[in-house]
Amino acid sequence: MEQINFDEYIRVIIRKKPLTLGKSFGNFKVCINQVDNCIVIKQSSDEQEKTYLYNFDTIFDETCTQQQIYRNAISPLIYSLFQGISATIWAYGQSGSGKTYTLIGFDDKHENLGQIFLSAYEILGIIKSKDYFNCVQQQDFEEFVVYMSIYTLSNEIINDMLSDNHESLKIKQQTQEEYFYIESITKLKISNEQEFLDALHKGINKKNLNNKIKNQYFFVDIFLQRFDQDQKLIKSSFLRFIDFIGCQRTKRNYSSEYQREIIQVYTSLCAFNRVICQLQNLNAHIPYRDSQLTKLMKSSLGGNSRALMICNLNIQQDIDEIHSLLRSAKNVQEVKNFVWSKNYIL
Ligand SMILES: Nc1ncnc2c1ncn2[C@@H]1O[C@H](COP(=O)(O)OP(=O)(O)OP(=O)(O)O)[C@@H](O)[C@H]1O
Repeated sequence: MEQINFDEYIRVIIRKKPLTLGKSFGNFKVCINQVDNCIVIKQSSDEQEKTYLYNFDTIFDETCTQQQIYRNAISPLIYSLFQGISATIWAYGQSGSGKTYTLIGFDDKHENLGQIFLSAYEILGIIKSKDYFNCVQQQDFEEFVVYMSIYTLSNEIINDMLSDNHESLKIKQQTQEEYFYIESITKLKISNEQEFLDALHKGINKKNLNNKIKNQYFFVDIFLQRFDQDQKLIKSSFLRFIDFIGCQRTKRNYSSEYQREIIQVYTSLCAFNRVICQLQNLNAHIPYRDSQLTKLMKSSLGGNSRALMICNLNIQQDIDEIHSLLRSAKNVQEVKNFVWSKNYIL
């Protein structure tokens, strides 16, 4: 069976949130130059005007639809998934910038469905129609099976959103070189759209029930396994979505319990930034073990899966936070992954 190898940089796309009435701006203007894929910030202070430019692969303005993002950025990853190549997609940005809107959507109307729904529907549709983009030899005796896991990460604790059990789960690694996995996580077999919808709604409801915890990373993993006529596993890949917590800095006086939570939250975000920094500098030691988030993202940060960061930008924010967000996004797009398809020996 063919083995696919290539390397590519983590793709970063920007999605600008529509303006909210009544929210004020500071002494700055943020414009998108779609011809040069550039964000231009003009900032004035003491009668001086400074201009800052940030270039990205693709910038979507506030008029873009969920389908446009899907076709441009996610669909190519679905193609690879059927070749046995995994991918991780994460939504990054300040609180309220549209991360959940992008991944999950707004309501059940087709035009508002988020990237997770659109991806799952396409995967299930391809399997049903056996139209595997010509990247799989079409043989009737081959079978694809889809599984799904949904979990949250908060205060370095992982909770299974598809199980009624409230115990936290452990991250394990088989050998030093291997990627990390979550022990005993529920992997639900999904055969059709309704089963997918039921599972996702169950996961979202359980997450929302736990409203005491404000800062949770929300993970949805879709596994694709390919079996031969003897029911032997021959290829396996996953598509992972992560709804990040808001990456803004804290300014207000929070309760001590909330402060503790914030420190944990920033532990994972700082670990994420350290990993990006070490990878950019091509350092030998990459501190994946510093947080649960970076352990789980090991394959997508300098590893063997494809990776896409959707950076949600709300320009009605503090200008320092906008610069900080765009700088982080630029750092991420300098990281290269070494992608290969995972075959199993027959
Ligand atoms: N592209 C968009 N078009 C229309 N409304 C949007 C868009 N993006 C976000 N919104 C709206 O902005 C609000 C905040 O969005 P959302 O909850 O997705 O932010 P978030 O980044 O996930 O926030 P948090 O980090 O606090 O979870 C919601 O009411 C959402 O419907």
